[in-house]
Amino acid sequence: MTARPLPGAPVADALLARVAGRVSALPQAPRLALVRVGEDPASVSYVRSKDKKAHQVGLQSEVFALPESTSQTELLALLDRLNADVAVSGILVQLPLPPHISEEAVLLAVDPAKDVDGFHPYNVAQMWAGRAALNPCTPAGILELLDFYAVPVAGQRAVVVGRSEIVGRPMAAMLLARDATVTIAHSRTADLAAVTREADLVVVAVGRPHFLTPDMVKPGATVIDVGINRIEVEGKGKIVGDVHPDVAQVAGGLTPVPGGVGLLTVAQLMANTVTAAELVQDRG
Ligand SMILES: Nc1nc(=O)c2c([nH]1)NC[C@@H]1CN(c3ccc(C(=O)N[C@@H](CCC(=O)O)C(=O)O)cc3)C=[N+]21
Repeated sequence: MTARPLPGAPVADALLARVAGRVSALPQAPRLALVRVGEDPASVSYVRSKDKKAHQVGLQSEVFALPESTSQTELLALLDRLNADVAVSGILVQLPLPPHISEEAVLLAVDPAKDVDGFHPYNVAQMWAGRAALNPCTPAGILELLDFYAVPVAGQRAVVVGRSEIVGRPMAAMLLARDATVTIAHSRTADLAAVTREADLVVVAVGRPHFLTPDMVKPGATVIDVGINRIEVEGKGKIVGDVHPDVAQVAGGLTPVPGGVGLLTVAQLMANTVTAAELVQDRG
């Protein structure tokens, strides 16, 4: 058997087309503030692609590129200004931040109504309660993908491998909200392969190249690869996922890397920005 490929591009295109329609129904284009500190090459490239995509769907966006030497106080002052600016609908602070800045303090400082990453503790609590308006982009994008390809979620056994704050934990909360039976597995899970083999749906977000191997997958299961690992193969840089390519021989469906979940992360950020603007609009 070979797994059905589940590419992100058609899902992202459909989502972005809906976003563009919602943008044109608003009296004013929502504005997205993209904040990054320092020059980490991956962050520079991710923020650039978010900025580009925002403009493509008719959003306004602005990149605030702050030097590595920026103090936490200065960053918090910028966030205060963006929180107070009624023209700004969404604020994203690109992670990771330099070590002298507390991520916790920064995420707390973003107005929850403008928190398009869904990382503020208020939004995290709402998400676990099953009623968040702004959900973290990667897991929300994965649900879009599952719906697009008509992969069933309700009543299914889902195993999320990885317990990060930005993917694993929110993914588990959102699958639970969609009535899956959810297990969170991680580096301390005993007999991980036996756990993942129970799953109809496996989401892997551990950041280790080719971590999930065919013996860990139930035949026919859907496998979602969240990994973005930059490795060297024969002297050339390459991006590979957390899923071993041979999993395609066992799985029923498999997302590619690149070209899978990453595209949906960016598309969902645009959707969250419009949602934030609509919420303000509805409140009057
Ligand atoms: N506050 C915050 N919010 C984030 O959403 C956030 C973050 N910080 N820090 C880093 C991670 C990573 N991330 C990705 C965005 C786009 C692709 C993406 O476009 N991937 C493409 C291209 C591959 C590539 O060049 O990486 C693909 O998978 O095909 C991947 C990963 C957002 N993140």
